[in-house]
Amino acid sequence: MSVGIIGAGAFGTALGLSLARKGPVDLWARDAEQVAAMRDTREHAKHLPGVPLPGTLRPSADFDHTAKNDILLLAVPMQQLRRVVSDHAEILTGKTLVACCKGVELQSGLGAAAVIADLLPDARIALLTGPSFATDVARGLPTALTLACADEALGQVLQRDLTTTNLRLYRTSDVIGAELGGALKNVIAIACGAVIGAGLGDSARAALLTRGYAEMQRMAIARGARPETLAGLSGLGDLVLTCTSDHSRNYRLGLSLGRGEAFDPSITVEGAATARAVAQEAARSGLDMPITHAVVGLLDTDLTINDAMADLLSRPLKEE
Ligand SMILES: NC(=O)C1=CN([C@@H]2O[C@H](COP(=O)(O)OP(=O)(O)OC[C@H]3O[C@@H](n4cnc5c(N)ncnc54)[C@H](O)[C@@H]3O)[C@@H](O)[C@H]2O)C=CC1
Ligand SMILES: O=C(CO)COP(=O)(O)O
Repeated sequence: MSVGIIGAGAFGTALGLSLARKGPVDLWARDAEQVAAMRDTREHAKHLPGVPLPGTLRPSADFDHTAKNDILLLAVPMQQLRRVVSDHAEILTGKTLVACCKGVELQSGLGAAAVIADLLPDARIALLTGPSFATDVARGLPTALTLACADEALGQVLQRDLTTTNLRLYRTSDVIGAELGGALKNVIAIACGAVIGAGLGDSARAALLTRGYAEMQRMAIARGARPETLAGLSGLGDLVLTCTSDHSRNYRLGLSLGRGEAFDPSITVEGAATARAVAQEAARSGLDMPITHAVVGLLDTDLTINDAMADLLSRPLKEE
């Protein structure tokens, strides 16, 4: 089946590069100048400099042309997903749509697949998530991802069609678990970056990563996810990658917070809005999410990193 990608940022372009090894892929960007530059230079200078774009990857500023493909991958930032889908709802109705964003929508508390379902009840929806830096995918390095789809038959088709020589896709029908694993790990990565940035040490990071994982499970299971999904690529796998690598923008935002440095606000950092969305839901439902609350406190500058750690360390002692 033919593939089109909506969103020519780092990840959409990287996925396009990988999939274009199997056949033609259309890549839509809203910015016609960016499309012209990609066509002329055969490079995505801003996000993937030095990686040549093959002729089979076809940048386009024509949404409707790109949307004619059988499978559409949506690779825009989470907080922009509703706008992109609703702006093009007519042409997207009934299509096979694979959300590639990681986050929880601030206004609704929904994950990526749920936002699409909310807008397009007739769409055939899946989610592609898991540990995968765009730079690695773009350079053809080995990567394993999770393809989540409630419709098992469609999931099998997508798993086959979106697997490439360097992208190996595993399948699950637990869309909520996959969605929340990918969203919540970004919040924990901000926390881990902050402790490293503040010089609090690798042991503190290991503690946050592990207790953060417990927090992710708590929220995901409360929303109906299966625990084993959180233990897979979309949860633990991506958590480990994002909490331990300077390549992660969420982790780098955390490093800046920990060091008291400014961070470029134009960089896509999904964990910031997700932390706020999740903290709001936790407050409503009474779920215990102390690390998420600490991250919101750091982002809002209500807390210093030392205050946040002191709060976490002084919580009542409990069983693990
Ligand atoms: N970069 C990475 O390594 C990975 C990113 N992701 C996820 O992919 C999603 C996209 O991230 P990136 O590509 O990295 O971000 P990015 O910042 O590199 O690119 C985002 C793209 O979306 C476009 N965009 C923003 N708002 C738009 C709108 N309203 N309409 C049309 N286009 C719009 C921007 O122009 C930009 O080209 C995020 O949810 C991220 O978590 C997932 C795995 C890896
Ligand atoms: O999701 C990612 C890797 O799997 C990318 O992480 P960042 O968005 O933090 O860069």
